[in-house]
This record gives sequence, C-alpha cells and structure tokens, in this order.
Amino acid sequence: MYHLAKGLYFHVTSKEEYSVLLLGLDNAGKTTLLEKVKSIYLPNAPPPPKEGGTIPTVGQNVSIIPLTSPTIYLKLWDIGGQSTLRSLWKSYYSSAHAIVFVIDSTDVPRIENEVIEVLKEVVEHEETEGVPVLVLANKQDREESLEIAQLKEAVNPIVVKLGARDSRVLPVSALEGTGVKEAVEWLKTRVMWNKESRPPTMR
Ligand SMILES: Nc1nc2c(ncn2[C@@H]2O[C@H](COP(=O)(O)OP(=O)(O)OP(=O)(O)O)[C@@H](O)[C@H]2O)c(=O)[nH]1
Ligand SMILES: [Mg+2]
Repeated sequence: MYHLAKGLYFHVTSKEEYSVLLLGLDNAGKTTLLEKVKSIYLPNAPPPPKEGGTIPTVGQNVSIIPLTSPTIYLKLWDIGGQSTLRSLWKSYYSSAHAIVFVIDSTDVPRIENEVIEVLKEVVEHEETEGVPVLVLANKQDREESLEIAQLKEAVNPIVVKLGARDSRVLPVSALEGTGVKEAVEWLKTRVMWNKESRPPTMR
C-alpha cells in the first residue's frame, strides 16, 4: 500500500524535464545567455554578468529552469565552445531535447567560415536527428552586428534541409536580455511538441 501511495504521489507531483544544449563557437555568448535566463526565471539568481564579465567555459555549466503553464523544467547545458572542446559536444546529443546554437552576429569572418561548418556538423549528426534547433543571432545590441536577414541567408541553407524538424532563427542580446523570453518560449513549445520522439525525464 505504501509503495502504491508513493508511486501515485510521484505520478501526481513529478514534472517533465527537458535537456537543452547551448552550443556555438567560443565567445558566442552561451554563458552570458545562461546567466541571463537564470536571472529572469530563478528568484534568487545572482545578477547576470556585465559585458566582458565571463571567462571562457572549460567543461560545462548546468542550470534547471522552472517554467509555468504547464509546469515543466528546462535543464540548460552550457558547454565550452573552444575548438579543442567541441569534440565533447556529441556526448550530450543523445539526451538532448533541443539545441540552441548561439552565434556572435558581430563576428562576420567566423560566420562565413567556421560557424556554418560547425552548425552543419551539429545538425547533421545522426544523434541530433529530429531535435528542434534554435539558432540565436546574439549581440544584437552592438551596432556592427549583422542584420537578421543577412544571417538567415547564411544559416537557412543548412536549417531548411532539416526537413520536418522544428527550427528557427531569432535575434537576441544575451547581455541586455532582448529576445531571451521569446527564445525560452519557443524552446518550451517545441520540446513538448516533440515529446513523442524524445520523451522527457521526470523529476
Ligand atoms: N555586446 C554584447 N556582448 C555579449 C553578448 N553576449 C555575450 N557577450 C560578450 O561576449 C563575450 C563572450 O561571452 P560568453 O558568454 O563568455 O561566451 P561563450 O559562448 O560562453 O564562450 P565559451 O565559454 O568560450 O564557449 C563576453 O565578453 C560577453 O560579455 C551580447 O548579447 N552583447
Ligand atoms: Mg562559456
């Protein structure tokens, strides 16, 4: 009886948890984004970093973000983007429910060369098949950042090929927070739509 009651209690109180990977080249703004999301959604989070207030991530940062209506959790994995660390990304793919690919919109030379190649490798990897992909054109607060239309021109040939998979390109400023809530809302709806093929874990 105790086990039955405990099971029922768990069933009623447990909530869906979805893992979201924050990927992108070094200096794209992944850690800044994670800290901004925490400052918006977690009541006791420290203030987010100011410009230049982060250090390159070696390894990972992880935070669990509670969302409401319905209550679910997003587990955000911020993973180091330096080229020597990128080989570690694939060990996270099989448990990912969504991928956020963050781009520094001011770094035009790397967008033309490195970024597109790296994005392609991520979305074409067999273990990310069917996983929703959100591309964030970050640093929109900076004057020299590429227009979203220009960035889409570069990114769309890759993303469009994804076929049935959900994907979107959104402009954000992780520093100022512009577009961050929209990005989180997009993720929330897409991971839930996709839960038949990638079921959440319960917590
Ligand atoms: N102006 C501006 N600067 C930003 C923005 N997002 C991040 N930055 C700056 O870009 C630099 C790198 O940011 P990080 O968040 O550390 O980048 P990262 O993607 O985590 O880098 P790695 O950990 O090396 O993979 C820092 O100086 C940030 O302050 C933004 O939206 N606008
Ligand atoms: Mg980082």
